[in-house]
Amino acid sequence: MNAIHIALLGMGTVGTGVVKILASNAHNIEQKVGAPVIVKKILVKNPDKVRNVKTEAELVTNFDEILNDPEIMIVAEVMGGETPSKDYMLAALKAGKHVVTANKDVVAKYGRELFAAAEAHHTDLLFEASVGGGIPIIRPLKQCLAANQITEIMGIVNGTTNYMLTKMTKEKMDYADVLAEAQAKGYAESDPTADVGGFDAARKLAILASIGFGARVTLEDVHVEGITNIAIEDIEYARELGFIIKLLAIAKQDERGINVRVHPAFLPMSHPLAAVSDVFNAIFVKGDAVGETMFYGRGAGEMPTASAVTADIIDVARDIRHKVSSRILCTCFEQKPVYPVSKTESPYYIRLLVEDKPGVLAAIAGAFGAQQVSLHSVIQKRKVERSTELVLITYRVTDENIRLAMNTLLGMSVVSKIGNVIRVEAAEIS
Ligand SMILES: NC(=O)C1=CN([C@@H]2O[C@H](COP(=O)(O)OP(=O)(O)OC[C@H]3O[C@@H](n4cnc5c(N)ncnc54)[C@H](OP(=O)(O)O)[C@@H]3O)[C@@H](O)[C@H]2O)C=CC1
Ligand SMILES: N[C@@H](CC=O)C(=O)O
Ligand code: NA
Repeated sequence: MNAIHIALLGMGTVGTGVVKILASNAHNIEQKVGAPVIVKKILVKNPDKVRNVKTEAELVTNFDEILNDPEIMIVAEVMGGETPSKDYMLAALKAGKHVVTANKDVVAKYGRELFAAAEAHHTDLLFEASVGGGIPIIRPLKQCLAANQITEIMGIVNGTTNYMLTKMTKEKMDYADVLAEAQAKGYAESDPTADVGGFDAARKLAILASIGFGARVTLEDVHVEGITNIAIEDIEYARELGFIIKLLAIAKQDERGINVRVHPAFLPMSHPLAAVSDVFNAIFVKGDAVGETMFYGRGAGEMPTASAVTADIIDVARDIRHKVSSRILCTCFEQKPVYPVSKTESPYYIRLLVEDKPGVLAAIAGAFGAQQVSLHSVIQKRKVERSTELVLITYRVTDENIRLAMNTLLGMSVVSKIGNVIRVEAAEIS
């Protein structure tokens, strides 16, 4: 049995995990593939760095040493970032090498170009780790649920922010401390603003929606709000009202087209996603034939992510060994309109700081009413110096109307501050 030689681009958190799994499960993997899988070369930035894994592979700093090595048949990109990762993947596909990647930035932005190159050069491009870390979601959506029209995808797809919100909720940890902890655990992106700003989740949602809805959905199509404005007060009020705050990624398809959004949301404590804590992710997928399905597991971290990357390597290695390829490549067959978040509807949680004097509540209720925003409940909370904090929950209202109401409130002398405005999802408020 001839060995299948592969190369890794990167040996950071994920690459280290792949090296470990290929070594510790070598026998098992060899049986599944029908040949040993050998890491021949690894591209790194700094070959002198102390690594926490031993490898027989040659560490190289020049990608051409991998590209021009005819023995290397699979390139696993676990470097991250758009440049030069995308160029390396494209070059590898064009050179007839199969590519496995964990890189949602590149898949979300350049997926079409990479798939075209893979198709033209009869190579595979697999990216299971790019969404949901170790959770199988790309393959199930593309293959196992291929018979369905997907109508809705909703989930928690960023491990860093879910870890942060969990620690802030359960242990009242400070935002900066808990972000540092997520970084130390290897969950965060090299630029963690992608995590806390919601962009990492938005890229993942663009990938999921493109596959699920059979139309190209880009990062620009996704409405993105991160968790940077979530205050401990919001988390506390959520708890008092029977909710928990989660960063949700939501993609819906209806007669208007597609709507894709990432934002923090109040979720009822009884909702299944409310129990998804720490670095865990979970994704609901609704199909016309299958109904509701849910995928759950660790969304980030060395070994879970490496599990997905290594499984892709095993799949490609099996295909090489058996001289077959059965992959579904690009599934963006159609063009579908994307409708803006302003047209979406939900109840809202609003936290305001207002002057503490008679008539203020009536004035605020009037401002909401002028924009067709009806209030479900008004909770007058603590005193903050000479002001009062008001917590409001609205009935269902369009995003457009809530923005108009907020603009009116900002112009009112009795309103000193809008503390936060957060959507309420999946709650019976009618
Ligand atoms: N960490 C996680 O939990 C998850 C990560 N991902 C994705 O996996 C990918 C890798 O992430 P992660 O392992 O955390 O990243 P790390 O920052 O830990 O590792 C990056 C690796 O790539 C190497 N590298 C970076 N740039 C270059 C370059 N220009 N030339 C050569 N080598 C380079 C680094 O080399 P050196 O070691 O010498 O510095 C390092 O080994 C990213 O796309 C990320 O989004 C996906 C799911 C989960
Ligand atoms: N930074 C990402 C890593 C996995 O994709 C996350 O926290 O989910
Ligand atoms: Na995955």
